[in-house]
Amino acid sequence: MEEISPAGKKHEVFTAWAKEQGVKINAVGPARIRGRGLGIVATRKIQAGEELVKVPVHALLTIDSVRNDFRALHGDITVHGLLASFLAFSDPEKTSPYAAWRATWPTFKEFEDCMPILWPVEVTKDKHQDGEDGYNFYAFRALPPAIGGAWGSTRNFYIDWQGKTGLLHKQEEKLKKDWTTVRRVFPDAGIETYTHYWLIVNTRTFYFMPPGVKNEPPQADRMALCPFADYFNHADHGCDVTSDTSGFTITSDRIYEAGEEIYVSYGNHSNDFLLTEYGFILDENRWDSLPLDGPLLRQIHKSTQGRLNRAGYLGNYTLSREGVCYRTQVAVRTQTLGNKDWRKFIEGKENEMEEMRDESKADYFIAVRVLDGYADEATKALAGFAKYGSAFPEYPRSTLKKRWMQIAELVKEAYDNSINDLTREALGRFGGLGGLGAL
Ligand SMILES: C[S@@+](CC[C@H](N)C(=O)[O-])C[C@H]1O[C@@H](n2cnc3c(N)ncnc32)[C@H](O)[C@@H]1O
Repeated sequence: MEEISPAGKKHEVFTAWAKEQGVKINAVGPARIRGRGLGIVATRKIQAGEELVKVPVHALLTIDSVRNDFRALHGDITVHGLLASFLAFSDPEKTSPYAAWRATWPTFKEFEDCMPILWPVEVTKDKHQDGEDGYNFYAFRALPPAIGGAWGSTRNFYIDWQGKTGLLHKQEEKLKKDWTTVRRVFPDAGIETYTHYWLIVNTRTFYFMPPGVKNEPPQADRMALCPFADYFNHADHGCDVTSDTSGFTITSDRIYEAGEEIYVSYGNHSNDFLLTEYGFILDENRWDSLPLDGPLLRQIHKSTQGRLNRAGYLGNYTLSREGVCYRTQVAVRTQTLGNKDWRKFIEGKENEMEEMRDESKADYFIAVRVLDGYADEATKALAGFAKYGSAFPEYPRSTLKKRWMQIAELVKEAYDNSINDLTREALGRFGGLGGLGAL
C-alpha cells in the first residue's frame, strides 16, 4: 500500500474554492502520496462507473481566460507559451482569482529535482575521456537514447543518433522559442519564473477542444488547466476522462477501496516520454517502448533509406516487450531480402516456406545487429552509474539508473518473446549474444 498522508490546509482551502467554481467532487479528495507529490484518493468505497469529478468549462483556465490585449502583446506564440506568460507576468489582479489554486502547484525547486530539462549538465551531458591512443571517446551517457537523442557505445563510433529529435532537445527548443517571444514583451522578466510556469502548464494541462471554435487550433494548442482534476496522477490504466462543451468528467473505471489512489492515464506514453515531460517513470508501463531509429538506420544505406521512404516505412521504429514493431520488420528485410522478395514481404505474398526462411534471417539480424547493441548500451550505462553516479543528485541518479535497468529488461524480454528457437540455437552455437548475455 502506498504511503499516504493528509494533503494539508492549502489543499483544503483550494478544494473549497474549486467547489465554489462549480467543480463537482464525489467520493474523492487530494492526499499526499510518497514519491508522487499530491494525488487523488477514494474517501469511501467507489463502484465502477461513478462520476468522480466534473469540471465545468467556465472553471477551466484556457486561452479564453487570457485577455485579448495581453494576447496581442505576444504576437505569434504557442498557447503553452502564452498561458505560461499569463501566469508568470500578467497583472497580478488578473491571476489573483486563481491564488488558492496556484498555491497547490509544485515549486520551482520541486521541478529542479524531477524534470530533466532542469538537471545539471553533469547529468545531461556525455562524459568523455581520452583513450591511451589519443582517441577521445564517450565514457558514460546517463540519459537514455530516446531522451538524450544520442547513441553509440563503442569508441571510434559516436553517433548523434536522433540528433535534434531527442525528446529533451525538442522540449528545450520549444521553451527557448516561447521565452524569446516573452522576453521581448517583458524585458525585465526572469527566465526562472517563466520556466516555472511553463513547466506548470507542461505537466498539468489536459487536452481540450474549446467549445464553438471555428478554425481547429493545432493539436498542441488545445490546452486547458483543469482545477482539481490536475491532482490526478498517471498510470497506464486509469479512470475515463471525457470532455465536451460542458467541460471535463472523470469517471471511475473499476471498484476502488476507501483510501486507494485513483489515477487517470495521460496517454500511451513510454517511460522516456514520461520522464522528459512529467518528471517520473512508472514501474509497470504497458506502453513502454524504445526507439530503434538510431541503431537501425545507421546500418541501412542512404539509397535503401530512400526506398523505405517511398514505401512509407522510413523511421519511427520501436521495440516493445513483444519484440520489434512491423515497421522495423520491414526495414530489417531490406537487409535480409532481395528487392523482389522485400516487395513480396510488404505485400504479404510470401508462401509458408519463404516466410519461415525469411523470419529466421530477420530474427538473426534483429538479435545480433539491433538488440545486442541496445543491451550493450544498457550494460555500459549501468557500469557508468557505478563509476560516476555518486556525483549526481539523488533523484536523477536513482531514476536514470532504474530506467537503464528497465531498458536492459525490456531488451531481454523482447529477445525472449520474439526471437525464434532456431535462431536462438544458432546464436547459442556462436557463444550467445555479447551484450544480452551479460544482462
Ligand atoms: C497533473 S500533475 C498531478 C498532481 C501532482 N502529483 C501534484 O503533486 O500536484 C502531474 C505531475 O504529477 C506527478 N506524477 C503523476 N503521475 C505520477 C506517477 N505515477 N508517479 C510519480 N509522479 C507522478 C509528476 O510530477 C507529474 O508531473
